[in-house]
Amino acid sequence: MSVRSSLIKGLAVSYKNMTHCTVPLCVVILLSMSETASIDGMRANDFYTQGKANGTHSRSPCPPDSSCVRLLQCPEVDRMSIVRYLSRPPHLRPPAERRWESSVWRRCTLQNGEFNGICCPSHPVLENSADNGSLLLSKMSQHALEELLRHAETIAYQELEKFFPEGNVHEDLVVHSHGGLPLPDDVLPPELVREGLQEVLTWQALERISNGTAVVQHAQRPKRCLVGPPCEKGHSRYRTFDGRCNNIKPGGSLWGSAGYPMERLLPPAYGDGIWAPRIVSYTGRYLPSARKLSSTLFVDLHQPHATRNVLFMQFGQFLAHDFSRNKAIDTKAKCCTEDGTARMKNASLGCMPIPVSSRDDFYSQHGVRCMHFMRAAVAPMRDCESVSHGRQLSSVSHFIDGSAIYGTSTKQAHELRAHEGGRLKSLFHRRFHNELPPLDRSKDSCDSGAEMCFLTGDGRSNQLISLVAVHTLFLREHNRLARRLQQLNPHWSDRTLFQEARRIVIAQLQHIAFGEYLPKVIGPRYTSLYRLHLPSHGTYSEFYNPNTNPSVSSEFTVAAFRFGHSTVPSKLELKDGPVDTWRTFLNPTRFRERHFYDDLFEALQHQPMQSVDEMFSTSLTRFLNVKQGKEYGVDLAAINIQRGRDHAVRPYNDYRRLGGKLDASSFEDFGAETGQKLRSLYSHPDDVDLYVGGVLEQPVEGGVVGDTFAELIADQFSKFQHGDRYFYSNGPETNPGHFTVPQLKEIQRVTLASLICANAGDPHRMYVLPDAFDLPGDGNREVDCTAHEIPRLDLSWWRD
Ligand code: HEM
Ligand SMILES: [Ca+2]
Repeated sequence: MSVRSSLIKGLAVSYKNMTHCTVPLCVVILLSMSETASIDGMRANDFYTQGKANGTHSRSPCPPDSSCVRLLQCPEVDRMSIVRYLSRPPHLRPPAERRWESSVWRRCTLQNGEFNGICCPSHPVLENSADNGSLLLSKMSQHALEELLRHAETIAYQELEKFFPEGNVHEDLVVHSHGGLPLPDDVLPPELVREGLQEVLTWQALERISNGTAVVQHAQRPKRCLVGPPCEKGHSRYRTFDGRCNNIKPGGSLWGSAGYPMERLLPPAYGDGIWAPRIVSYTGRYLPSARKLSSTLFVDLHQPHATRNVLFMQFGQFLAHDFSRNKAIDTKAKCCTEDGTARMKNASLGCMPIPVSSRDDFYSQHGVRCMHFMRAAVAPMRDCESVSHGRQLSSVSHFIDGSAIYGTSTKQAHELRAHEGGRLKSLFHRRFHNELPPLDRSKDSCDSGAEMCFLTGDGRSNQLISLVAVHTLFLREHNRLARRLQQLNPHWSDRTLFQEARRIVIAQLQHIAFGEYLPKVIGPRYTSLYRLHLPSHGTYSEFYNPNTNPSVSSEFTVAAFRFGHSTVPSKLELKDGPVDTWRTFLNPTRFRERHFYDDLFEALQHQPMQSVDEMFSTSLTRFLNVKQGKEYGVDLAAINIQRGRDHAVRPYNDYRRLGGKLDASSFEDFGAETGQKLRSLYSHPDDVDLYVGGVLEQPVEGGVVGDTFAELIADQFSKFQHGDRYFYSNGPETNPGHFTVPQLKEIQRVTLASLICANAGDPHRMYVLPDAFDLPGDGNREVDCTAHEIPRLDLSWWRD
């Protein structure tokens, strides 16, 4: 039985049995059930289940200074303590921590009693933890601490030189320079990466030389932090390109901006608490190699999805690139020898190559024992939280703001603009009416054999041929809008035309992402639980909450939203026949064929995507980025697992607990066959990596991912919505770039199908599915682009 079905079943049984019992009796039942560890093999140690069961479940509203949310969305309580508490069987839970079961962290009901939440206080609740180091604090004088810190900085500086042997490591990059570091002009200058590294290396050195005592003490000192710039143009009608000053509250101006650190839903599980990757099991053994997990658990079997098409997969990747990009510490260094037989001697300290077994079912025939993997860069401290561990950063703006189209810095946008009529540069073939992104002449964006390679706002756009199609669609839409706006308002400058077209494109993108795409990922339950419905036609929303940090979390970017990798088909069914997906990687040359773009869009809508499960195409697990002259590439599923360990995201079960769900207490909870495989790999169910556990779950009803990923994705999209002052449907109260009501109504009519039609090479021979993410069916019949189901944006509302 799969995790989800057994979990859901377990939950139902426990609830049914207990709703009529009195409080003490219910506790007894819970304890006895946990001792026998049964309800379909699951322990009844669910935080929320207990609440329901023992009758303390509050149906009354929360106290005035708190609101009812999922535990996941309450940053004000120590979520990890609750998760840790729930990880113990009830009879081993310390009485002192029973507070989680009652008192101020009152449980409350969301959504007609179906979902349980926590009364989240509006201010942080300070914990008096016994192990906070206060005893040690008095032992070290300020002077001694400063001395140790200087020593640690010297050690870190020497180690840093090994990272960048040729680079200059300037004195002014040391940790104490934070207060006055000038803000970089361009996105992620190398100094930023170095500074982040310098910081974690200093913490690690401090930990070593003081046995941890100084780290604790130092972490408790108020930080001199790099606070974002004051936002003079905070009321600008247009977003910045890097996402700064979306939030104009002091201290919030960098939230969600390119280079800003990712958030954490739970504290990391670094080996040393600072930056050493998570590689050791609860039992003290090493965790299984990421490749071993991938090759044992993930097979390439054709498992087409019943309703979603490949365009759904493709839009997901496009969106992922809008909000997240892990930045490698070093893009040039090699972690394995050229022939892949061994780890490089004196490899960069950022290397964390994936070991490959000599008995590997694929790589062994090529003698490969080492797979390249470079750790992700960590951010320097950029806010005032007392954090003493590595926080990875996103090098693109975290908002859904078209950064993959326009770039993520003013400089990048400048290079992409035509500086004429508000348009973006493009490659225009008048006779074919075939507008494509401009060519990228740099060497490393495509395969060396590719005759065409495109430049867009995101460096990853040539990864897959169908990704180029979506980039082309949005480029065409931008230029189409700019041309039309120019006809309506001939007096508008190039800048106004550009920014107005950009504003509409971003609104359309958000409308499609939240209205059409997201509900199909997470299903209706999570859509309503996280109130992710869009406002009704013609009404403004007031989603904005200046206290919501929209930044992506590590858990979301390294695990949950990578669900899409399981949906990639092995072959793309193109009009002239199927082609191995991997053969289209980094080579979009076929776009120069006259009807290729139109045909590709039709094909993407008709081919089913693959289901989210343990089936992964070998295009990704064997042939990702095959180098010239080689017959193998790298394994993306293994890389995802390794990336999770690089970020030290906690294991799967902790996120089940965080979501108030029953955890997997035995491997068999994953199903008999998978459970057996897992048992042969991991030494404890609490070791299972988040990515692995997540893809093994059964999809939620009406969605494509399981419960755990659905909740993580819902939470993140809710932050994208509530933390974005410029969210397209927000009205004049909060949004300096709001639309008028008639304009908003126009945008709310847009569908992906309408964009495809508006930008087809030949709209007279283009057919679309009104629901562009679903396969053709009774409710979704193919229509031609002139059909009434396909709305057209009336831009006359934009006439001055
Ligand atoms: C053939 C299609 C695809 C290929 C070749 C591909 C390849 C990759 C690669 C190489 C990475 C970087 C891995 C690392 O070093 O950690 C990555 C990251 C990622 N991918 Fe994909 N991907 C594909 C489709 C998708 C889809 C369909 C989705 C989602 C629906 C998706 C979501 C993500 C996310 C969220 C990341 C993390 C981005 C970051 O923060 O760096 N990908 N992908
Ligand atoms: Ca973005």
